[in-house]
Amino acid sequence: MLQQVNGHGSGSAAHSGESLREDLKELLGGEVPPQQLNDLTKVNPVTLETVLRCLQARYMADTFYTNAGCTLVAMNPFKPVPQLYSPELMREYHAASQPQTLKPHIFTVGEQTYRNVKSLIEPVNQSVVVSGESGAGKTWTSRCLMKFYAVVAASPMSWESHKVAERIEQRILNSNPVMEAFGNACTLRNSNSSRFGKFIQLQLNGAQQMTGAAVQTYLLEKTRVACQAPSERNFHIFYQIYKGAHAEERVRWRLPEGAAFSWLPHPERTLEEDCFEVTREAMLHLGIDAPTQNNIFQALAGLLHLGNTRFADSGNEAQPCPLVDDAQCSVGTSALLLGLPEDHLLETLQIRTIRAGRGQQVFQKPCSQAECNTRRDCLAKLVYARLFDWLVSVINSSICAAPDSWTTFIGLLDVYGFESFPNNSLEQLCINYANEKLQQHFVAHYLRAQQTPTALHPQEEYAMEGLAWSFVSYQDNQPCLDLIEGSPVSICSLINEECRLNRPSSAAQLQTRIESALTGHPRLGRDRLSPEPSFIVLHYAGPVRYRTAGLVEKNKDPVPPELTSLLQQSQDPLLKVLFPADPEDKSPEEPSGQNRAPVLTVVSKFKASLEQLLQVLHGTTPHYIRCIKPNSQAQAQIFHREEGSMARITALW
Ligand SMILES: Nc1ncnc2c1ncn2[C@@H]1O[C@H](COP(=O)(O)OP(=O)(O)OP(=O)(O)O)[C@@H](O)[C@H]1O
Repeated sequence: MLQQVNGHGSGSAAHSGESLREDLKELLGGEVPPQQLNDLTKVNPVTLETVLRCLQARYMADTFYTNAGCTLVAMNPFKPVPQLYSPELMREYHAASQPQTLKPHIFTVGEQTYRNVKSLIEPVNQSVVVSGESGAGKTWTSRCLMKFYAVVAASPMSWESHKVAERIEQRILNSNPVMEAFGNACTLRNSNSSRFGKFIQLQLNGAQQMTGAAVQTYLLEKTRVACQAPSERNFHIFYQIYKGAHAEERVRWRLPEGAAFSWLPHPERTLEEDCFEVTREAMLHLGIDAPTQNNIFQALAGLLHLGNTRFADSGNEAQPCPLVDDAQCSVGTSALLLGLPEDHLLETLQIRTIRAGRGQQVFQKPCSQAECNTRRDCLAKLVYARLFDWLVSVINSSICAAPDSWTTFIGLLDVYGFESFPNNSLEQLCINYANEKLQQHFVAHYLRAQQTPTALHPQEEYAMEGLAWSFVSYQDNQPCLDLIEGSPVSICSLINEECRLNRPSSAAQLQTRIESALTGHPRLGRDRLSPEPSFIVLHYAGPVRYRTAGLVEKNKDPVPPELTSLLQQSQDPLLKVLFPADPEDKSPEEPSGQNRAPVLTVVSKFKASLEQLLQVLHGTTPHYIRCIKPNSQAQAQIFHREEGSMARITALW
């Protein structure tokens, strides 16, 4: 692997920069200095090497945005560049007669979409698809675009009415810190990584003022509540309450200074995202009052104590597993904070209810130590996922406009980027499946655009781009999508079938089934050296090895009905809302009988939400922003051109 920092292995930065510019001048035929080359399609000749060099030169010159045909490439500066996002600059792009003639910027995309919604070009609705790997800057970009629209599409509310009802744009911006506190976490790749996908629809009226917004979220990584990978953290909000609670709140939420929680790893690390006050303030602006906030934080503290509840092996399967020494206190505190009777909570974790026979007779069976821990984790995930969904619905009711008050929208899609870890499971399969879908959408749009000239992209320009970009093969990724989601047999259908059969699933068996049912598929591979059952999918962005162990269980995402009914008996006002007692309110993932297969699997639900999203995107004019992470250390002024990043960059077009 070529290890090059700023394109040079040694030498001073000044010298490196100079020789890089010289190299580039030569490559470009001594014409345009690379910093001034605003469009990668103008690099001559267009090769991966020249494109990377051009991006590198621009990055070193603090030029972070570059056009690439119909895509805007955004390189993460990894340092504050306030002048690049100032309201003055926003207004400059907004006022420009031809914003696309200004330097490439996300504001060009912002302004283009804003102008398009009032144009007569169909479809009027616009969407901006922001993509890139974890830490590349997607959330930052989406946030900046929202600020841009908040400035240029402000509703004409008077200062007086502003005092009464906070401006809608401000409320929309306030949704960011709240969603990030509850949905983001520090991972190995990014200290503020979004652990969910987000599509925000900014709603505009006939006068092009922003009258409201609606947020749709996708697949929150709820497993993080109860299980954090080494060196990673739980969701930010847990650290915020742990570090930021006032003395009196610490007493109320049973969070004494220095208390240790197993679900709160690395509390000593302080991040800028740990700012509790910002979250509280934003929640208040969204209409979540102080008592409700107290209920939320109290329930979260209850989950932290639940995480300290550990079981020992009973040594006798007829006996419930006892708690380890100091866990009795944790169960008691957790029960208190969640408004549950302590003995009921403990019993629900220790004892399983089984319905069997014709008359659906009820039996009780003590759970094994592992089952007790699984039930504990499941309870936490259930509470957190419901809380997150409830918050999204509260945010939506605070920012959503009445249907007759808006006519068009601009959608911002910030989805998790393509992921490949040493261990990949169902989460990565879903994420990479979403990326395959979006890539297909992008390629289809690009090809369509080549055939359809518009004012902004005359046909000759596209034709030239097509020529210039011929080094990048616009791979049709339909075969890969067929492998993942196709009918009648695909990876998803086989995993779903295992769930339906509701038999003990073995990882090796699933691997064999996938291999035999999909044998010879061009996008399916096998790692013969893998120490565990797995399969490889050859994605457009690279091969990913998925472990089969745990896939079926995660896809079922079973929730023992006893856990739901326990939570329905909570005396806590918030849990009463999250788990209404009405028996008809059962969600589809909760089977009414112990042995009944779930109605909808995780994969089926994800597929359905993805299809809905694509339908929305198909009804809009799409714009693409590809975020690039110039180095994996999150350092400013370093551009790594090693193979990995080259591969990622080629995958981007
Ligand atoms: N334009 C920018 N200017 C300054 N810093 C930036 C910019 N874009 C990104 N960053 C920095 O990079 C970090 C990672 O960016 P961001 O969280 O937006 O990545 P992401 O692509 O959304 O990652 P994930 O997929 O993990 O959520 C930010 O926390 C910020 O510190």
